[in-house]
Amino acid sequence: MIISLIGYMGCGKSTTGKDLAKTLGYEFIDLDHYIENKYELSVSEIFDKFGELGFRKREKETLLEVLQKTNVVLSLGGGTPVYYDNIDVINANSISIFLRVQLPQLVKRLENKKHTRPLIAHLKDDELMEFIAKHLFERNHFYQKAKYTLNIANQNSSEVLNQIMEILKKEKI
Ligand SMILES: Nc1ncnc2c1ncn2[C@@H]1O[C@H](COP(=O)(O)OP(=O)(O)O)[C@@H](O)[C@H]1O
Ligand SMILES: O=C(O)C1=C[C@@H](OP(=O)(O)O)[C@@H](O)[C@H](O)C1
Ligand SMILES: [Mg+2]
Repeated sequence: MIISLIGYMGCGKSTTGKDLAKTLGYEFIDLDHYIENKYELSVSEIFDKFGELGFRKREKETLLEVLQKTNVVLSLGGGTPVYYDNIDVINANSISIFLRVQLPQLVKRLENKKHTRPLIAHLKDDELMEFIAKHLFERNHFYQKAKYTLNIANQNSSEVLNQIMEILKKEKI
């Protein structure tokens, strides 16, 4: 079984995924970290060297590779479900959960975490809100295809973890 976490940058996929894997005794895979190890380059370096399209191709190839595994919690990148037929492949091979965090919280969380994220690294803090609002509007359509959506207001990561465990009870996991 694979549990995949999807949602916008800053929604907590990497943080919550790690805790969830520990709780379930599953392997934890963060797709970005997996790509960085595989290609021996950071996500930012891949964007610089090969452009966004070069990153998306490597991301797709790596997604297909990790979806062959089992007993994994898979934290995806914010853009993974948005390209090619990735969302259909994700849904066919895992239980997908969309971590839905509201715009103001995303902006707050990303303000000091921009530098490792090439799509927003160049933005000034006062440009983040407008960029993310538009970007979310384009991407929500894909995120909403997840099997489950978890609405996160101010829950901390352990509260989010408990809510995911409630979802997984329905799946008998
Ligand atoms: N439930 C939460 N409440 C508050 N901050 C959180 C929560 N989950 C994650 N964060 C913080 O938000 C930032 C982005 O989290 P991260 O797990 O890297 O997101 P993603 O992988 O979805 O981009 C980090 O600084 C993390 O500590
Ligand atoms: O939203 C995106 O397109 C991206 C999100 C990042 O992952 P996080 O969502 O974990 O920040 C990373 O894959 C890359 O910078 C592109
Ligand atoms: Mg992440």
